[in-house]
Amino acid sequence: MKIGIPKEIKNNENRVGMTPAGVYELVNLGHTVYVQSTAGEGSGFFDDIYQEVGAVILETIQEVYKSSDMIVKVKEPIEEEYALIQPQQIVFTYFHFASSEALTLAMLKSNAVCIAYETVEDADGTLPLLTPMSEVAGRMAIQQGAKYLEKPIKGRGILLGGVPGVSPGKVLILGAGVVGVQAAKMAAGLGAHVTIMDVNMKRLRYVNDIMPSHVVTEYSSVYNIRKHIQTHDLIIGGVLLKGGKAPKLITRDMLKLMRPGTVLVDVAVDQGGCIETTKATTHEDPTFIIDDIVHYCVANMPGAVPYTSTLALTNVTLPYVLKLANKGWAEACAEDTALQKGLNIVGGEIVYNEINDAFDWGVKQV
Ligand SMILES: NC(=O)C1=CN([C@@H]2O[C@H](COP(=O)(O)OP(=O)(O)OC[C@H]3O[C@@H](n4cnc5c(N)ncnc54)[C@H](O)[C@@H]3O)[C@@H](O)[C@H]2O)C=CC1
Ligand SMILES: CC(=O)C(=O)O
Ligand SMILES: [Mg+2]
Repeated sequence: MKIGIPKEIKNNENRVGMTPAGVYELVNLGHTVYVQSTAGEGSGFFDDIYQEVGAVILETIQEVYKSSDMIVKVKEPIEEEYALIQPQQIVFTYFHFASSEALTLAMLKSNAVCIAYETVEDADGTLPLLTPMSEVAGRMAIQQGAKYLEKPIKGRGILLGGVPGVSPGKVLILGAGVVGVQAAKMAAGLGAHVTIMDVNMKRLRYVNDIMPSHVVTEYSSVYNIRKHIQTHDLIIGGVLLKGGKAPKLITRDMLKLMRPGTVLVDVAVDQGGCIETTKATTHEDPTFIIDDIVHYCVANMPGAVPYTSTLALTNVTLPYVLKLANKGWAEACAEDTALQKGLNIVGGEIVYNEINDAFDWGVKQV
């Protein structure tokens, strides 16, 4: 198979869809790998390293899309890329369709086979291709949140860990999944007081067992959320309804319950966000303020730490890339139920229900 690795063009997206280690394996199996010139540079993988393991370097993104049966990348295609996608081409990447009607319509029109990293799902319900990036984003959420709590950048002026004689800051985490647990771990490590909420009692029991006593669990009800947002300094949104639009747990009117300078980090922004006032931001301009509340809503947080993120991502994607390359998408998905769940749009049809639900199109269920 001919496999193409384009350079990411989203704002400050420095990850790349395949490392030289992946190219090495594919080329040894007889596949051809096209890598766009400088695609790996942001992650420390230069063209000559790819060439040494047998990649063909192409100068332009147009050549990569045109030459390949399968595109392996990181972020969802952005508008400039829509027209580059070829009919029947496999596109293996994060899509987050539920947050973008424009992307969904463009991919329906493309007639491509869109396999979304974020909905590949193991038998136990976990999401193996989302997990590593959620680990990165969960940890980063505290790093970023701690920074934006500083007064000169309009935060409350709180040091999360406190100091001897002064109480630590308080962190509220919505969702006790991968993002939530990683964020709780980092916040607890800094000495902050942490409240973590979920509707899944099994998760809350697990968190209660593994976390120190300054991390407390609470059931995620509207009443409890309204109560806690009044006293917490940093609020992290990490909820997910697989493949669907995130539920709005903090509505616009609730901002006035918070103290000025409270920081919201809505990690779930890529699925539309769990805060009503969320709108996607970029690493270049990551925050905005509404009603004195600082919002950080960067949809590609791991893109800022590509040396870590590219390796963490490609460690888990490569086995699936190899399957797709060796067998083609239809046979690979028929044999592997986890990968089958990644199928979102195939040949102009949505094949993942939650995408239909997200847009309220009222069309057929799959
Ligand atoms: N902005 C970024 O750069 C990144 C964003 N993400 C996003 O972060 C979000 C979370 O991802 P994961 O932690 O991997 O998902 P996960 O599936 O591990 O955890 C989500 C948790 O939300 C809980 N939940 C659902 N409804 C809830 C409610 N009403 N109240 C409280 N909890 C509720 C679920 O029970 C689950 O435990 C996803 O949207 C993911 O795409 C992940 C990585 C990077
Ligand atoms: C999961 C996701 O949105 C990211 O890694 O950018
Ligand atoms: Mg996105």
